[in-house]
Amino acid sequence: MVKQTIQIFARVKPTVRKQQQGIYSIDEDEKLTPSLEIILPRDLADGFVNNKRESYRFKFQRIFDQDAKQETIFENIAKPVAESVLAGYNGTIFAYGQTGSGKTFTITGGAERYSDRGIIPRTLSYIFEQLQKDSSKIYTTHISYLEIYNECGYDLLDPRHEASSLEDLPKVTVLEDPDQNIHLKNLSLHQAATEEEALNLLFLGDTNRMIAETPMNQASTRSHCIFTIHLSSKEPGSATVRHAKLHLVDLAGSERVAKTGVGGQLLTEAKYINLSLHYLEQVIIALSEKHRSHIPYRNSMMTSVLRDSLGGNCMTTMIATLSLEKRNIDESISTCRFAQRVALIKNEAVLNEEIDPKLMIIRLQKEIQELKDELAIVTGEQRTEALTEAELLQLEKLITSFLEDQDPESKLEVGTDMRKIHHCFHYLKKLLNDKKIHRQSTAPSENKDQNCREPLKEEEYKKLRDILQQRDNEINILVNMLKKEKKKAQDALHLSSVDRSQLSHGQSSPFPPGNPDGPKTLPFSASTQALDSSTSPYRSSLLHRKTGMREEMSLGRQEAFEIFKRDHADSVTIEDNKQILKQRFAEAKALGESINEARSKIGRLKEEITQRHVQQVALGISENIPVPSMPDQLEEKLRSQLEEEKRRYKTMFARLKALKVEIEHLQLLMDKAKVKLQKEFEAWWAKEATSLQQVNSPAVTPSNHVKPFPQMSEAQHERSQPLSNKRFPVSTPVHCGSKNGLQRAQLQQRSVDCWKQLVTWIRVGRLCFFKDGALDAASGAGARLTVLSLLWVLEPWAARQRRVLGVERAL
Ligand SMILES: Nc1ncnc2c1ncn2[C@@H]1O[C@H](COP(=O)(O)OP(=O)(O)OP(=O)(O)O)[C@@H](O)[C@H]1O
Repeated sequence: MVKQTIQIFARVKPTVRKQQQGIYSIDEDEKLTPSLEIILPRDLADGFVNNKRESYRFKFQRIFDQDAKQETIFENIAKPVAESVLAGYNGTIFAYGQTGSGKTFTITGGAERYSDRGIIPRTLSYIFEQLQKDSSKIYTTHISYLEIYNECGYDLLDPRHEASSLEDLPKVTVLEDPDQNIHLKNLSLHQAATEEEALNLLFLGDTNRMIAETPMNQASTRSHCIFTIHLSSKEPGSATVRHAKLHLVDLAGSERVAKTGVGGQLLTEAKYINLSLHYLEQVIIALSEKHRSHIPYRNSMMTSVLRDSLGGNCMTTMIATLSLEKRNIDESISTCRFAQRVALIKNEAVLNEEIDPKLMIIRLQKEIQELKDELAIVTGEQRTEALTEAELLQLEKLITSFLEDQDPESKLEVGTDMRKIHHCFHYLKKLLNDKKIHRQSTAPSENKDQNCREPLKEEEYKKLRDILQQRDNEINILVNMLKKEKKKAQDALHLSSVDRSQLSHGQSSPFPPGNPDGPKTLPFSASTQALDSSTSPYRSSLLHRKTGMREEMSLGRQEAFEIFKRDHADSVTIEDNKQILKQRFAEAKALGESINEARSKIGRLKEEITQRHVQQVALGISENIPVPSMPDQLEEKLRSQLEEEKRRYKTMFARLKALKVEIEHLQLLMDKAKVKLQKEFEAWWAKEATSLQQVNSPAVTPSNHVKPFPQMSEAQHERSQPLSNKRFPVSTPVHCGSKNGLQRAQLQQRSVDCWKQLVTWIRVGRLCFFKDGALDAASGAGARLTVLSLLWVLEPWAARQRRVLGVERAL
């Protein structure tokens, strides 16, 4: 058992403006327990009526300042926890802090750069690397991903998610067994045999979460997410299995209700916006107080799920994420205070071991066989040798005394030895027959005496028959048990193999599995063509499912999407990542070729060495001289070349492996960005279509109705305005919301004219001509956008018209 208090770390998010410095300081001098001092700016401190303190000091295990890299966070915080999970202990890492303080960045990572990978992907990478290295145990890894929103649990990996929205799926519920163990109903567990499979699950969960998010449900801020890695390990042949769970938790933003700003309630404890966090605090307070017997875990789903992590069987770590800007000072102090309480909680982690159910079945089967053997011995089934004279004599004495016993309840006790029972029967039969013969030859006066003995014998027979029946039943029960256990074992084996094959189905990596220890495998030869596709079939099919609307897009919508994409704030990141990905692919391709070359060279060198050896032996035989025991100079040279080539091969292989991970991660980031883009486009499109339709209805005055693309960065927006003034002479007033009434009226008139024209064209089935003609005649993107605006306005109407006029084919 390992007793440990919850470890607390602080991470300060980089501030946008550097002048924020001076609000806090980190004292690293106190080597063992560094402290963070938050200094209240004078204007804030003056606002206090009751509290004149101007600075607050908090102790943490370690404090990571603004420049801390994700790598450092992983090495110092997550790696030790991952190591204890690998050793068989439960672990939890949770990030706590106000909205925007960097919880998701720390736990999952940033969506832009590979180096921004957070704790989850890095931990997965580390765990799978360790599992590969350790051949002394058999490991099984499963993943689950739970979201708690408004006290309801959702399975982010529910396969039915594709067909229905998260809210429509069965809710995850907490069940508690008599030993107070928590079980989560409706939370699916997915086996992940490789890092890639696990990352795909993370990606799937994140995408499902993003898709489910609506403006009304800002899930990422208000929900808690628990990504859990379930690890089982067992030594080959051993019946003991170790189970460990690692929860990686991204909590909701910890804002409080009564944030009234300067003065007033500033820095006083107030209720959380999120009820679950309120209950979490209640649990933390109860645990940090000595002599509290009742801990209110059951009050909320989150505290129930994290019960073991808080004061239970777990190595737990908290990361307090801080956004130390002036406006956030009260929230930052609350976060630190919360952390100080958490640090008082003591956990007791134990190794979670149990007997493997499969081995248990084998053991039971063995036991049943032993029992059956024993039973057979007891019942005499397997005894073939005859009873000895002495045994027979003793048995006959027993029968005689039994027969002579006047007590009707008396029993003939011969045990369960079938030989003895059979002998009793024979003996009694003989007696009976003898008696019959005797009766026939003697006086009828004896009849009376015989009659009173008859029922006694019947009873004995019955009893012996019962005993036999009882034994038969016992044997049957045992045989049935054995059959059932056998069937269960077979079913379990079958299930696990189906499970594995289903999970591995459809998931392919652009890299074939390679063996870095030897050049036997072809590390890259088959991968070249796979490198050309940017996503694995698994991810791309998922992407299609998630963004399926794309394929059904009309031409106008597709064009709008292209423009939307081009002007989106994320487009730069996507483009950057695309370039990096291209570079990495090119590097991987080149590396793959070099590896193949090295492999061939190694083969050639080996062949040359063997040939040289054969030559030496042949020379020795032909010239009758002994074969030298040491290799000659040439062979020596060849050998050192071989060693050098092997080293080169290994280095390149290691680099290729690292590249593989990086490429996969970049692909995931890009896929995620694509889903996000598509989702935002759909929302924007729907909004614009509605507002533009309103514009065209005479009751509504059109003004400012087409908003700029929502994700356009400020800088991009600023840049785009003067440009659009130049490039979009007609559509400018629409897009920039000019107040120029004349221009607007002209535009309206023009729109109406175009609309009328379009209606005519649609009627004669020549919309294609309109599109092509307009695009050909118009110069540049400005005109294109004008046409697009019209198409967006008219699209819903045009769709109806197309149906009515049956001009689908022409379009
Ligand atoms: N250490 C950091 N370095 C660089 N960028 C960061 C860092 N921490 C956070 N960010 C950036 O700040 C923004 C907000 O961070 P993040 O989404 O992680 O906050 P959060 O605490 O999870 O918020 P929420 O409660 O809404 O989920 C993101 O754009 C993120 O990339």
